[in-house]
Amino acid sequence: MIRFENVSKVYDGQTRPALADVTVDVDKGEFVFLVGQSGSGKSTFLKLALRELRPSRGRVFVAGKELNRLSGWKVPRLRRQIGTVFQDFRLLPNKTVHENVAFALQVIGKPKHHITKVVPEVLELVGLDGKELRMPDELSGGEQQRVAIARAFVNRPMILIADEPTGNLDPSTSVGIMKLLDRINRTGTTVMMATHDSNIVDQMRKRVIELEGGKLVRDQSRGVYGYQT
Ligand SMILES: Nc1ncnc2c1ncn2[C@@H]1O[C@H](COP(=O)(O)OP(=O)(O)OP(=O)(O)O)[C@@H](O)[C@H]1O
Repeated sequence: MIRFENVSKVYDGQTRPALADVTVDVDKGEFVFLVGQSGSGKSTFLKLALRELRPSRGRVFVAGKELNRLSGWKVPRLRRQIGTVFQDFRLLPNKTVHENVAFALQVIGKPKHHITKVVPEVLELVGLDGKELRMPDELSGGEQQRVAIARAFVNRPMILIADEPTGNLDPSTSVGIMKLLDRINRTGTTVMMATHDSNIVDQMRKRVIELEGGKLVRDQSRGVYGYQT
């Protein structure tokens, strides 16, 4: 589903690569944690998978397509297959919960009757039924992240990319968010999540890929956050 072949990324004006000769293969339906210290290359990795960046060397494949050879007009179609969730939620502050999720479908031209049907379904899935008409600032951080997850998932993407989704949440709220991501993963969606949250990684026992200075230094199934001695 996501395949990196000897991928390196050197940002303009830099000499040290942010990602150095990374090869990794993530299958459909996997749940993968991407760990590593700040600056190790996690966000660079995720941006390459979204084709927000191009590799300096190597090839990136997502859903069978080599991203460097994908024509520009096909990029929106690719991104529709990938839901994204971030640490800072990124909700539209002047829209209600329902409108935030509905908007994701409006911009890709889904008909109104479809939107009216699926938005309540996904809000129920994430545990927000009854809060459809709230504004984002009337929600807790955990609830705002649930809206962001609903918005990312409403189009049933093949892949969900989450960059530090629990970074702004307290531990018990984070557990709820992880249960939700696990549930989404069990519908067949491939989940790739960058995180610094060692408790969560240790509890979930999923595949762990670790980066250090841009290099892939560990790829462990049912792994933990740090090296086991
Ligand atoms: N636009 C950019 N221009 C130049 N260098 C960059 C740019 N973005 C990131 N870098 C550098 O690339 C390296 C990897 O950064 P990246 O953001 O991928 O790390 P990260 O693991 O996601 O860090 P964090 O956990 O803090 O989010 C760092 O050395 C960073 O300074």
